[in-house]
Amino acid sequence: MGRLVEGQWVDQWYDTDSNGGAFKREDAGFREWVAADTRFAPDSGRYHLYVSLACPWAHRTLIMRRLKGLEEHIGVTVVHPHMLEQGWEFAEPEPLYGYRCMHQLYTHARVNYTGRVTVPVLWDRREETIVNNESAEIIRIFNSAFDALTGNRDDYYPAALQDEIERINERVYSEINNGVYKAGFATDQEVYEQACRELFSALDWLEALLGERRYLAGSRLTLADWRLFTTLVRFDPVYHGHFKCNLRRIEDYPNLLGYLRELYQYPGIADTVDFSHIKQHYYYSHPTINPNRIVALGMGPDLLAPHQRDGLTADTSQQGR
Ligand SMILES: N[C@@H](CCC(=O)N[C@@H](CS)C(=O)NCC(=O)O)C(=O)O
Repeated sequence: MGRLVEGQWVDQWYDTDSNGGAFKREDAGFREWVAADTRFAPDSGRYHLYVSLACPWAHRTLIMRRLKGLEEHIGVTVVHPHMLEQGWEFAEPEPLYGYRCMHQLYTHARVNYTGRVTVPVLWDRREETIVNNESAEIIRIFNSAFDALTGNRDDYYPAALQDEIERINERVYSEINNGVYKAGFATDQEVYEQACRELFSALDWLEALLGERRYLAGSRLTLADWRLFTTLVRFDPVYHGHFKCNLRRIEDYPNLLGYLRELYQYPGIADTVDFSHIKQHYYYSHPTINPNRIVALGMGPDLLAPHQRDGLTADTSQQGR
């Protein structure tokens, strides 16, 4: 685990000491957009996605690639589940340049890059650079930028719901998606306890909301749901034990559990979930919190059981089902 400093790889763990024991996530460094008549125009075969199957942020982009019919237009390379001294590595040399490590792609894009080397990465083969490495933006790009090419106009970020989606995302990001990391990487008891309590009060809030709404923003599935899903699906098998998020399990929340099952059973989604990568990555890659690298056995709830969400209204008119 490390980061690039002026283009040089430096092996170091997260610096929590200068933040009073708290984990602070760095902002992503590449933030361009794919759009017609711009430097990054939509095209088939031009863009390539680098992901980890373990990573909840990268997982969002794989889900949107699947839902938007982008698989034949945007290739994917998956990193090795273990993230060690060299950061993310490839089990086989990656297909575009034969690199062995993700950090080589970052310095290919920007020779003097300073920052963390994270996945997902949306790579442009033509300009040989990273277009964007912020999953929240990559999923919005996938939601609409390639529609003319694919003819798939399913919309997971409809204009009329954007304010509501962003309102929900803000709390879900800070207290749940990133909240599990804040609890798991804390190096101070009080900081951990606060993150953990905040996380569970946010889950309590969603449990109540999902008693009234089929999905987070109402009767339609939106990006807000897929952003939450990738954390929920990892929760009981990994975050509950490894990140000490153990006040309750998702299995203890009837609405969240039914909702998690419904999303997992949505066409194409189960194929994007790889529990073996997920468990190998977390339990193996964080020696400061699991020095013996024992991978815990629990697999979480049965996600194929009936979800029992049919009593709540679902509007599928904007999505090709
Ligand atoms: N803001 C980024 C965060 C991505 C991120 O932190 N990914 C993790 C994997 S789960 C990573 O690559 N970490 C490597 C590191 O922090 O050095 C996004 O959502 O795309």
